Amino acid sequence: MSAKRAAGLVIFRCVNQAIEFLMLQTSYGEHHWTPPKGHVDPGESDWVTALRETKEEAGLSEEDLEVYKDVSKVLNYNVNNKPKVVVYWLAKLKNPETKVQLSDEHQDLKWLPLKEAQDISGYDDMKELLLEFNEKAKKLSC
Ligand SMILES: Nc1ncnc2c1ncn2[C@@H]1O[C@H](COP(=O)(O)OP(=O)(O)OP(=O)(O)OP(=O)(O)OC[C@H]2O[C@@H](n3cnc4c(N)ncnc43)[C@H](O)[C@@H]2O)[C@@H](O)[C@H]1O
Repeated sequence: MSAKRAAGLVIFRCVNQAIEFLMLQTSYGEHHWTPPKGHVDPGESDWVTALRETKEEAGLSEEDLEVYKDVSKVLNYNVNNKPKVVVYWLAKLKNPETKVQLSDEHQDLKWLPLKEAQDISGYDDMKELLLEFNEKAKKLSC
């Protein structure tokens, strides 16, 4: 069975030298929280999907972000008994005051420090990803 594929960006910003992650809440289903991401269209690369979905779901362009192409992680989980693969890259919002603009797919957004972002995500694999990305982000200039 071929896996459903999605890609996105785990975006952080630095506020008073503290790291905060962007989490979006879906306006459908269980109203779960994830970073911006979405399905890879036929013929599209994961990278292009991640940038496209970030623009569509958060209104942020590549120019607004420093995307760390060498910092990525893949999550594998099942949705309705079908495998799903999600690729995330780490990205920093260059200007922490840039406003996020939601699409109809999401009803709320939060910028959260590690522990709160982990709690709201609800899934162990995302908690682990956020921990790893937080360690990387700490080594980058804030
Ligand atoms: N229930 C619903 N009702 C109405 N329209 C819906 C719908 N689900 C999807 N849609 C439609 O699909 C579109 C989304 O398309 P896209 O925006 O292109 O794709 P996506 O982010 O990958 O979708 P989704 O939210 O389903 O994925 P996730 O893996 O987070 O989430 C999929 C499932 O996996 C769970 N999940 C999320 N992260 C997980 C993880 N790390 N581990 C295990 N499960 C996880 C989530 O809780 C969720 O149950 C929306 O526009 C909407 O119209």
